[in-house]
Order: sequence, then structure tokens, then C-alpha cells
Amino acid sequence: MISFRHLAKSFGSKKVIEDVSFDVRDGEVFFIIGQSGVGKSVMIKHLVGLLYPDAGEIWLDGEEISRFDEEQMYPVRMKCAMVFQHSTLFDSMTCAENVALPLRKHKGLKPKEALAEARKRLDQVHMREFADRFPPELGDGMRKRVAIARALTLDPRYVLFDEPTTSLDPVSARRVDKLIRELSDTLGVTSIVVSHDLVSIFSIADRIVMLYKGFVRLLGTPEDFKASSDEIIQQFIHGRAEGPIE
Ligand SMILES: Nc1ncnc2c1ncn2[C@@H]1O[C@H](COP(=O)(O)OP(=O)(O)OP(=O)(O)O)[C@@H](O)[C@H]1O
Repeated sequence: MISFRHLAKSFGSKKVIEDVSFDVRDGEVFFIIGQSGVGKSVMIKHLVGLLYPDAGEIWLDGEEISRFDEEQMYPVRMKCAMVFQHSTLFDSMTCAENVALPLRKHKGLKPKEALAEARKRLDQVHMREFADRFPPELGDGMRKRVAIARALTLDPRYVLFDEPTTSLDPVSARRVDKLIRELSDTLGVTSIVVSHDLVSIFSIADRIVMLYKGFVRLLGTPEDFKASSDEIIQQFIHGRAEGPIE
């Protein structure tokens, strides 16, 4: 389980996160939503030591990790894989070679074994038939699925997705949604998804936290969000231009 407890984070004089607490439960698909610049990515960067809080604590599986040094962070990064918005695959390597890379580097597999394992991993994301293709030959949605396969190679318990469907066409976006849901349902992976995509949010989230002006505005299920009488929540989830959101 992941717990953020009274997290606070400023950059210079700009207070981005003032006091945010929430738990992410094992095996769930958990969304972090809110306006641009509200600090969604800032929250997940704290989990892998890319940022450190000014105040508050982050707990991961019973350990307080918020003040871990680089060496202590290493096992945390093995447990929490991050899938960035723009897939960071090497264009000059095939999809299988890209996925094999962490298997060779971190699991010590020989090149041939790593490639065989990479093909299995590509199967998990329905990309096995593209194993020998190069990333530039594929569409954005397919590249995203290969990046997800690579993130799964070290069997992380947690996968952090930063806007996984942004800039994808609607069909590719729904395929990525389906895959994120499958990871939880079949592998028991816990997914934390930063997203603006209302279709994703309402089709695959178990629970959602909405951040607003440095605080949690609402934490609940998609049904809780739909039923909320808070005008700010309603404006956001319906994507309305008019309303109380500044
Ligand atoms: N390393 C940093 N140094 C300075 N400011 C930062 C840093 N990281 C984030 N910020 C600032 O913190 C704020 C929140 O950034 P963050 O990337 O978390 O936004 P977000 O909610 O994910 O927005 P978006 O939906 O646009 O991606 C922004 O104003 C950003 O400029």
C-alpha cells in the first residue's frame, strides 16, 4: 500500500501541494486528476525519489521512504515502475531488444534469454507480433504498449502512468485503458494514473483523487464523483468552460 500523509511541496515561493493525504490500495487502478499545474505529476515523482517533500511523509509497504537516499531508493524504483507520457524507447533497437534491456541490466539475463523473455512480456501487452519491428515503424499507441511491457519486466508491484492516453487517437487510448485494467485484474499490479482523459477515468478507475489548489478536493469512486454536489467537481468531470473553477 502507498500512503501520502500531509504532503507539502513548494517550488520557490510557489506552493503547489499544501496538505495532501491519501492511500492507494493494493491492486487498484487509482487516478489522480485535477487542472493543469495542480501538482499531479509532482505527487508521483515523490514516490520514486525524483522529488522530495518539504513536509509530510510517504509510506510504501510499511516503510517511510520520503527521506531515503539514492541507494535506499534503488529497491523502491524496482517496485514502482514509471511509464512516462512520451515513450522513451530506443529507435535503433527492435521492440524486443528494448524490452530485453532491463532484463539484461537488472536481472542479469544473457542476451538470448532476455530476448525470449521480452517476447513473453510483449505478449502480455498484445504486441508479440511486433517484437522485431522498430519503434518508429509503429503508431503512438503501440509504442506506449511496448513502453508498458518494458516497465513490467522487473515485475513491479506498482506502475505509475503519467498521462498514458494523452495524444493517442481514441481507439489506441481505449486499448491502453484496457491494458491498464488488465494489469490490475490479471497480474494484481497497482496502477496510479495521472490523467485528464475523462473517458479513461470513468471507464477503468477504481478510485479517484481530485487535487485542487494544493489540497484534496474529493477522494472516491467514479460513482462518488458523479453523485457529488460540489460544483467544482461537476465542472471538472463534465469538462465545462463555465463554472467556479478559476
Ligand atoms: N522541478 C520543478 N521545479 C520548479 N517547478 C516545478 C518543478 N516540478 C513541477 N513544478 C511546478 O509545479 C506545478 C505542478 O506541476 P505538475 O507537473 O505536477 O502539474 P500537473 O498537475 O501534472 O499538470 P499537467 O496536467 O499540466 O501535467 C507546475 O506549476 C510546475 O511548473
